Amino acid sequence: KWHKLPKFGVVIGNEDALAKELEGIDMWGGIDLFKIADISNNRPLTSVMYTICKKRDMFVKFKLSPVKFLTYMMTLEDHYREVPYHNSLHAADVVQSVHVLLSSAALDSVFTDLEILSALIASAMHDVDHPGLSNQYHCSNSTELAIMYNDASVLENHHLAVGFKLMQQNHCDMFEHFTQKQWQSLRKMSIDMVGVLSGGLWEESLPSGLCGVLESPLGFFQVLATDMSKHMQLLANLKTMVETKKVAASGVLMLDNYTDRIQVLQNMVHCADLSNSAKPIELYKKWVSVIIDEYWMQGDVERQAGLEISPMCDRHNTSIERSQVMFIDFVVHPLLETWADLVNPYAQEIINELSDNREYYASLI
Ligand SMILES: COc1ccc(C2=NN(C3CCN(C(=O)CN4C(=O)CCC4=O)CC3)C(=O)[C@@H]3CC=CC[C@H]23)cc1OC
Ligand SMILES: [Mg+2]
Ligand SMILES: [Zn+2]
Repeated sequence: KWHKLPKFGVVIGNEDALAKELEGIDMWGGIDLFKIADISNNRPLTSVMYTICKKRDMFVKFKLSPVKFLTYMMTLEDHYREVPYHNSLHAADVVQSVHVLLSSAALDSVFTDLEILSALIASAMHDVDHPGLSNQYHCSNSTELAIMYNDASVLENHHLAVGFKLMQQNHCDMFEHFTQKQWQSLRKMSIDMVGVLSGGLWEESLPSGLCGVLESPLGFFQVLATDMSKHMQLLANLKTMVETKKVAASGVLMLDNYTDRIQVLQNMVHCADLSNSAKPIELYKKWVSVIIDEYWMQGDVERQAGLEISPMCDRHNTSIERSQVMFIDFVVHPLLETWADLVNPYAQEIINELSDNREYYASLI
């Protein structure tokens, strides 16, 4: 079957160009997903996921049919919407970032192949069918999705439901050879990883009245500190793990129960989801411009409907630079710094990149 498949899983005109762009796939910020989207006929998620799973020998290890894998990945990619930020480019970015974080020396042979595959699959599906409107928007307006999921991690529940539903489509049952135990384990770990992701971490719990307060440093801090329950809970768990971490003589982490193992995986995917500001500045600036596009579109919808405009969503009243500096100071840096402590010293480069990027935006304020 292999000889019939294109090298990167997607049929394109210029495989050499894609090969060149994918050379840095094992390095943090090593690939430019915006370029890969162009070269891969707008299949960044399929080509990145296929390349990583092939490198990690997942097809042999789990007897996955490459054809069914690719059929599923292209179907999943087709179900990402053409919104500015939460499209398949972002999903590919999170998949590749998780792939690099998993390769940290401190995690060498810590996770099983099934845990690694689950983290990659969870990352691939973690924002599928994202409407470009936040949890807070859905809850404030009791949208169809908010009613469906009773205001609880509305988007994340939807991403998981769509991601797993698509596996039941024709020729998408790539886990056909899984034992019941393997299937249940992959499903539980994926649900646990996506379920706590950022969108469900703070927004649904941000009382809309405090939105404006978010823009002021103290107000922002108070609201984030008090109301960012899940995000803060995840971060608190990570800090506890750092304080109590057991490291083998070889320097690798020792995680001997599901709770600890899934907490590291949850934080890993969460770090990847928040990692834009820790990537090379040219990539970071592109992510900033598309997230702002998405937020301003949401703000336009809210203004049109006479609703409270969400933080950073008012195109007539927001400081992009200030928002980035505050987001880094209050959310991203605390998380990545704690992650760096956990896998110390193997994430120092990420912290350095984040600090440089923070100074870049701070200098523009
Ligand atoms: C590249 O740049 C960004 C990329 C993603 C996000 C996300 N943001 N969010 C929440 C929005 C509301 N939140 C705020 O704190 C609003 N805020 C600031 O961030 C600074 C001042 C202020 O009022 C919490 C994060 C998400 O929920 C997105 C979905 C998941 C992960 C991060 C995403 C934010 C970015 O730049 C600010
Ligand atoms: Mg999300
Ligand atoms: Zn995401």
